[in-house]
Amino acid sequence: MIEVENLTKRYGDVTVVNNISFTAEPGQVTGFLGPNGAGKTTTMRMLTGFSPPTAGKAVVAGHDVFQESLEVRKRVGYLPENVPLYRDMSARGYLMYIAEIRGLAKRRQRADEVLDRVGLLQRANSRIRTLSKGMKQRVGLAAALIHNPDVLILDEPTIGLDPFQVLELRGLVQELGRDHTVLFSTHILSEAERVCDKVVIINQGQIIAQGSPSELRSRLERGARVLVRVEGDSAAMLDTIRAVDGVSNVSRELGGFIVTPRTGAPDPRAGIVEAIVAAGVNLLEVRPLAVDLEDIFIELTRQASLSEARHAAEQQEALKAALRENQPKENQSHEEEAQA
Ligand SMILES: Nc1ncnc2c1ncn2[C@@H]1O[C@H](COP(=O)(O)OP(=O)(O)OP(=O)(O)O)[C@@H](O)[C@H]1O
Repeated sequence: MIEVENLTKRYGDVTVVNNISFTAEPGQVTGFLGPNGAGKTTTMRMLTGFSPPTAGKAVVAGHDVFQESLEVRKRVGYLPENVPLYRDMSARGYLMYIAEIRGLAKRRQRADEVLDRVGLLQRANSRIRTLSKGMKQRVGLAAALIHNPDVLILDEPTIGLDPFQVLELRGLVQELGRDHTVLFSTHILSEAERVCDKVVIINQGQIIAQGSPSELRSRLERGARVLVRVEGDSAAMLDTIRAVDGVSNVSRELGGFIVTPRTGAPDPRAGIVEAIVAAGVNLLEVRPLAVDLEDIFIELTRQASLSEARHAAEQQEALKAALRENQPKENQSHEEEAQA
């Protein structure tokens, strides 16, 4: 289990992770989704006990990352974005070496167990530099698993892999999710939707949404356009639907009506159904037009940057107002000085 509460990281004056809170549950893959520079790696480094938080708290596998970072490291397997592999070692040799650093017994047996888990046992004797990028990534994953950790933290593990290797690695991550707490960062939205049970979206160091992919989808669907189909070609329905509270626009498309809800208004779907039934027309279908996480992500990050821009504009206005307020006083004092 990972429990993050108001976690913050600052480098000098710059806040790169800003007061974030979320949990990742055992037996689930939690996706940590955000564009480049959002703060994913910084957060993951704090959760692995490698980088102390500036403020806030994180408990990983029952231990505080700040106060008990060594205990955390014993219970966490970390796959960094760039895995530091010794290219001239064999896969097995490298894993035995990692097992030795971690002070494990039966190192060869443990190395072979994790190689088997990641599907690489038949390449145990191959030098790492002769392995494909996807295989190297799996060696990295095996190293993260060597001490049988409860929690796995994987930083963009599919980056740079070909589509086939991506599929293989995603399958492996999902499988590992069954008996571990997995936190999996990605900037690819469809990947989060496919692999993760829960998604935490981070942008500019702040969490802007979290929930299951389907919860996030239904959240956006509330504002999504709605397809309405009725029996027969009832042109009169256009005006009926347009008159419903919360409807901004109606057009005739896709063999029915496409309804655009008014922003900020209540969901118009119940009203649409009621109006059609009251008009004595048979209703065939009312459904939101498909949206995917891609839309949600773009919409949420757009809203976040809009509100930031608004905030900056407000601050600028306040500054201007303060300057204007001070201006006459300054002039006045200059005038007074001149008179004197
Ligand atoms: N040691 C550091 N000193 C100063 N700034 C840093 C440091 N490490 C990271 N940052 C800054 O923190 C911000 C977040 O970086 P981070 O690597 O956590 O993002 P990310 O979401 O993992 O992005 P990416 O996918 O590009 O790695 C960036 O603006 C980065 O430049």
